[in-house]
Amino acid sequence: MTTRTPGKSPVTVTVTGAAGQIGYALLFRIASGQMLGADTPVRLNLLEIPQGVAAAEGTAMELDDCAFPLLTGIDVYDDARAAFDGANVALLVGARPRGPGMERADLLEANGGIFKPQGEAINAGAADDVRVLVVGNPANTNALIAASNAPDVPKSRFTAMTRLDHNRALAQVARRAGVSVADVRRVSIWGNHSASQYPDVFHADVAGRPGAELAEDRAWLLDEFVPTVAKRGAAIIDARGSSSAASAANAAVDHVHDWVLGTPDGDWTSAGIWSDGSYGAPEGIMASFPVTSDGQEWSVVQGLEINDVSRERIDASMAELADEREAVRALGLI
Ligand SMILES: NC(=O)c1ccc[n+]([C@@H]2O[C@H](COP(=O)([O-])OP(=O)(O)OC[C@H]3O[C@@H](n4cnc5c(N)ncnc54)[C@H](O)[C@@H]3O)[C@@H](O)[C@H]2O)c1
Ligand SMILES: O=C(O)C[C@H](O)C(=O)O
Repeated sequence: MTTRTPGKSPVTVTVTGAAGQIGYALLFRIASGQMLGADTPVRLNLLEIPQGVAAAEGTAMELDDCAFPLLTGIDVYDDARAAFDGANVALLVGARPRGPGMERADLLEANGGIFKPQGEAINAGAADDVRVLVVGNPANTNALIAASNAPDVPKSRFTAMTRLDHNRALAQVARRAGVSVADVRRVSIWGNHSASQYPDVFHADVAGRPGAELAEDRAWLLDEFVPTVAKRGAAIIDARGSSSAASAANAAVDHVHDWVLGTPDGDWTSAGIWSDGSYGAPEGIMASFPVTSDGQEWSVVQGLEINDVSRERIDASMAELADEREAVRALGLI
């Protein structure tokens, strides 16, 4: 599928946590052109902690062995400043997982130790057009930490991944309605990439029928659809023994693809972005909204009518994000 346009300059993509599960599922898709398009050459900068460098170098060898026509070079780093230097796209995947007995505040603090210096490194050396996607959990607040520590980079350049939740919602709606996923549009994920998130079907188009019709079955909506999507990450961990990897990598590819190449006409997607207060969300949290991209910036889809069922759940998830913001503020991370 790769056809290279002679003369187009390569896009530098920095991937952290390159030796992890998601990294392994992600890098080959980036290098093959699925993320940025079949005519865009890519240079990869892989960032790992020192213990992960050897494995990342092994992945780099495999990338070489694929002979991807679009891949112009790969470098492996254990230094964030070097890895983000000149980055046009930064995928922040590496994060500290929750360990036994760790409280949420401990997790936020441990990840602050990663995302604060990475935000500073992006501020110091990334390209002027850098676009950042934070995948590593807790993704929204990690993105808030990184953005807050990159004062010279517009906040609109930092995002958190809720595309996996969005894709999960599409799949659940399609299954319920007995239609193809391709026939489902305009689902929305609101709030946090956590169990409090609110997947919203009320504005969806389901093979030409309003999603609100499906939502009339409140038992399905509230006892099946919402918890299945919101708790899918935990269900995958229970089943696989480790967290989602290929589907998470796929969602990262989708997120950046749509950001750079634009969302399809008549549809929208979901992304964690810097809140401007739309729909009553607190300003200055990194919250998921229904969004479109014109190829440059994300814009919140405006004018959706929010009913009481949705309002209560959107507000609760936004409030959780505001609490996380206060926790990282108290830790001096933002
Ligand atoms: N937002 C989402 O939808 C979503 C979905 C799935 C997983 N996740 C999260 O993505 C993260 C990665 O998942 P995974 O399965 O690949 O984990 P993993 O443990 O397999 O890999 C993480 C990698 O990050 C590396 N790393 C740790 N600290 C680093 C640092 N400071 N700099 C560079 N690399 C560093 C580790 O060495 C490891 O190789 C986790 O936080 C996971 O919870 C998010
Ligand atoms: O890693 C996790 O905790 C779950 C992950 O964020 C997911 O949604 O699959």
